[in-house]
Amino acid sequence: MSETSDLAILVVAAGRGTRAGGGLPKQYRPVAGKPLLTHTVLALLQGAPGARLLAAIHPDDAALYKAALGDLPEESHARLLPPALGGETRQISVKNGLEALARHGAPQIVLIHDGARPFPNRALIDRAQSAARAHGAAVPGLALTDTVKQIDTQGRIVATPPRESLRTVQTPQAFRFDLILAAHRKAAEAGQAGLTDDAAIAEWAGHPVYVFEGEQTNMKITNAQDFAVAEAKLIRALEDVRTGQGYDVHAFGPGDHVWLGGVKVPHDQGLVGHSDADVLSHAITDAIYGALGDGDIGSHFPPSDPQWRGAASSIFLAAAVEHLRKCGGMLAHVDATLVCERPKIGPHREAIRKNLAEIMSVSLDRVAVKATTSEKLGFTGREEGMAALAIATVRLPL
Ligand SMILES: Nc1ccn([C@@H]2O[C@H](COP(=O)(O)OP(=O)(O)OP(=O)(O)O)[C@@H](O)[C@H]2O)c(=O)n1
Ligand SMILES: C[C@](O)(CO)[C@H](O)COP(=O)(O)O
Repeated sequence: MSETSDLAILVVAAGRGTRAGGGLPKQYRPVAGKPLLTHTVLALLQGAPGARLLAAIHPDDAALYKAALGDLPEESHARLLPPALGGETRQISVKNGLEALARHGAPQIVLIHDGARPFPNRALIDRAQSAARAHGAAVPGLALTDTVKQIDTQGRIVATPPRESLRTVQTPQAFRFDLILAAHRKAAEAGQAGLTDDAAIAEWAGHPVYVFEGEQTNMKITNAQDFAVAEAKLIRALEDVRTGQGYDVHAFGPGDHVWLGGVKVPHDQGLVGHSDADVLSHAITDAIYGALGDGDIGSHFPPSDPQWRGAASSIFLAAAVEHLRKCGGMLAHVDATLVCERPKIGPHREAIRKNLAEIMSVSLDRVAVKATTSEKLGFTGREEGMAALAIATVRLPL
């Protein structure tokens, strides 16, 4: 397929994800280290070079949307139109998105895609475009492989419809832009609500809609268990597993607390350093840069630079993780050990783990924090300072 500048993609992402649960709307929940919506948008931009993309989002989600798409490569930003506000139903969100696209200069063809479907591939997108150009309205569909039953409200089977002519349909649903915009406007004016896909709107408006071949892999994340399947699929694509190690030491000096993993731990001394001397965060930051083969904390944040004087080390750690993500990678695990006689780490361990997980935007089970004394031997044994060791395991695209 050639460059597709007469093509626009509308991503509907204004739902609340009630069936998926989990607090955050499902399109913003992290999957393999990135929000679900980021995966969807990247796949669409890669699959349709040159196409513009507009998302319909919920009014409450502006900050989540910005965070999800703020760090895309420069080239992608030029193709992203400002988001439109969605509505109460998917149907309204699509209509609002189409109206916004019309204001930005109507394309010939529009592909309407669920933000909750992160795996549209290039072949599917090509088939969608071709079918829309040939027929005006077309959707991807799959033949059923299970026998289908119709049931009553008690769950009793009332019919076994022949499955040969049935299809389950997916997105991207592909249309001539003027056709689908007019159909949506007509449905809205007629008060025709409750249609769950855009094929149904076009059908209702009297247009023939065709089905082209969908993809088994093009799943929609609907329920909580779908996240595990999507995560496994995305992680399989990240096959280059690397480990990095980090080690750091800071001397004790006057003070009444130490910072460990971004948590303020009361102590009868402080740690001395150019920044906040958070020895644990420094070791983990070094481990991540080590796994990337990309220098260390000192080369990214030179101690000679006055802006890092007294800085919170969570800044360095978050930046290392962000750097990893920009390389297309994800943090699989961090295992760290603190070496000190005092302060006792046990009472603070869970708070430290939780805070590190938050700084690194990973789940708690991906962070281990351990502690040991050095049996009163050496500089840690004499309580002259603290040491921290860390190992980071990262996954990168091949
Ligand atoms: N008012 C709505 C409802 C849904 N969608 C979008 O339409 C797609 C498919 O909808 P669905 O999977 O049903 O998402 P939700 O409505 O968020 O899920 P639920 O029904 O479980 O709340 C999703 O990308 C969703 O964000 C939308 O833009 N506006
Ligand atoms: C548009 C769709 O994904 C096609 O299968 C589907 O109809 C969306 O349905 P939902 O109930 O809004 O998830």
